[in-house]
Amino acid sequence: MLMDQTVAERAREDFLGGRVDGGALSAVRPVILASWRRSLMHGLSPERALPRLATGADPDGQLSRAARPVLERRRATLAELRAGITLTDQEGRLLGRWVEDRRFARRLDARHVIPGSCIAEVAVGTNSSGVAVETGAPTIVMGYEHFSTGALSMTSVGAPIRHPVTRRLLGSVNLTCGVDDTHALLLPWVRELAADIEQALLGQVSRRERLLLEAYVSSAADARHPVICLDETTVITNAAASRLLDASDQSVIWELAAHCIAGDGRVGGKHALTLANGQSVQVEVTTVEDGPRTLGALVRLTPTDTATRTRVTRPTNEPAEKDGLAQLAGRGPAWAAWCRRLRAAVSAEVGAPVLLTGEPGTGKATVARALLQREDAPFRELDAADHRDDWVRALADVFAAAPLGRVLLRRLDLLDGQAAAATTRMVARHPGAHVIGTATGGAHDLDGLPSTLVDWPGPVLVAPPLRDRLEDLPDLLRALSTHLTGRSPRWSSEVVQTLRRQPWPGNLHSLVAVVRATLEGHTSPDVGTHHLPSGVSARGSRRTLTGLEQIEAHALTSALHAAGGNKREAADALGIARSTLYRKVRALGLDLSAATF
Ligand SMILES: Nc1ncnc2c1ncn2[C@@H]1O[C@H](COP(=O)(O)OP(=O)(O)OP(=O)(O)O)[C@@H](O)[C@H]1O
Repeated sequence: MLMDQTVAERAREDFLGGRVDGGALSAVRPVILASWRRSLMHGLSPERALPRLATGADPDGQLSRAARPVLERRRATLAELRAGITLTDQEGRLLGRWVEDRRFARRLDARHVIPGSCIAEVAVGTNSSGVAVETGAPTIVMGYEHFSTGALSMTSVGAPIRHPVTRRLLGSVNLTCGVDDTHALLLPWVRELAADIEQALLGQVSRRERLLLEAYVSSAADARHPVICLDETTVITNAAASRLLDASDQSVIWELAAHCIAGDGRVGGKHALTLANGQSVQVEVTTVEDGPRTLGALVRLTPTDTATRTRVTRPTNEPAEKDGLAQLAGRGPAWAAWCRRLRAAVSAEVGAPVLLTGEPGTGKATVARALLQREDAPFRELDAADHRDDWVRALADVFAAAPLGRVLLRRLDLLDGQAAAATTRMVARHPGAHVIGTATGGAHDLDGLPSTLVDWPGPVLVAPPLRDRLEDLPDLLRALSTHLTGRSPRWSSEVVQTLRRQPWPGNLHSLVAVVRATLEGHTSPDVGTHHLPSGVSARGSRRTLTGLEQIEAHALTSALHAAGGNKREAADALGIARSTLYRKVRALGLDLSAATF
């Protein structure tokens, strides 16, 4: 397992010289080679890859409190080992460092391996902590297997630490020593250290988590049947359930369970549900109680192909539609209602031009294309953003075509009063044409309809904003990942929960930006909160807003959006002082720095 350092040095040189495989590289373990590739994709250079200062670490949190006594007990062994131990959170931020040998402490200082710095793979490239967090497996990284030139004389050995109840990744514990002190037994020693810390964490879990765990353990005796025990924040599944469910199923199941607990559904009764993978299951919900208090729910799933859908079924798009809406991502009730309204408007008044309005990025053009797309003949698309100076002529060209066919007129809100009036007249003069227009409405437009387009000669439909269809997030994440990268990694339920708490002022434009930033250089099959852009993960960890606060937050983000991010203009539009706007943004915990206006 320990790699010959001469071969490792040659392999590293070959890799950094641009070689992708073969030669000395064949001797490199796949886990190290994959991490080298990720390090390059993070844009790191071996000479400059150094731990950097990180913000937001919690050195007194649950993980540090559990680990401290475990590590204190190892002080004597550490003194003999001439080594240092580091504890990181799941984002690679150093929560603590234990080192007895002064000279070795100075070596770590020189490498900036100090509490408060970040030793994640994105910061320093291949090291034991980065690999343990990325792969979820204990790893030894020896000398030339490191990416950073400054770490070549070190060996690092790391093991991931998971929450003992939910098995969620919390961070890593690592031992660092000089290459000459490397020993094959270091890996089992560090693994045991991680197990001891997990055991100490178990002593800290809340009564609520413990009771959920007990309910789960006593019911999951037969591991063949999928069992899931959950409350709003904790999800415990057995292997059979985690194979069957994805993040979107977990939130649907929690909604169903909460529904039963609230008394709107039968507790103990059976409900039918169709999972994201198309599998039908029968769901049996029982409550987990603590005296008179209901803590959560225990859910047993029985796969069946003949389950009759009863009260709660996953909302689906209407089947076998001729238009392309069913191919678009979205399964929640708001999306289904939006599709129904679109179909009714497009088919009830054949030929009547439909105008889709709403906030930016609500998918207006995308649904319009799906409705206009036919295999036999392409539709014509004209975007006002591309014809700032010659819109009326371009429009006349489109309407002069014979046969006219179907037309998408995009971003009509960009037209001035005259051009908009010419457009509504042109559309009204061609009643047989199948025209769909889109216009992005500002916060002050009535029903999202820009004032220049009030004469539109047909139905006007307002697209739902993303915050009203958050149940579609897992579906959208899957669709956008595939579309943007050709791959579809598994987005963890924590990520989905974090994303649910974002303000999404640019709706799907903002979501596309987040997916793109998250998946850039991402190769792991899973996406966790530590992979999200830092602005998003920080904002997602804020407290949940009350109903009134949500309305306030929405008014603020909408006004900022309408003002293109200009805070003075947004404050004027809301009739409040700029200082009040800043105060409210702070009080509501809105981080608008990374928002797309
Ligand atoms: N249902 C969907 N599934 C997957 N991706 C979608 C879906 N709807 C929209 N998108 C993506 O979201 C982004 C924004 O969509 P679109 O351009 O259709 O919004 P829009 O409302 O027309 O925007 P604007 O207000 O700027 O004109 C695009 O990248 C699009 O591909």
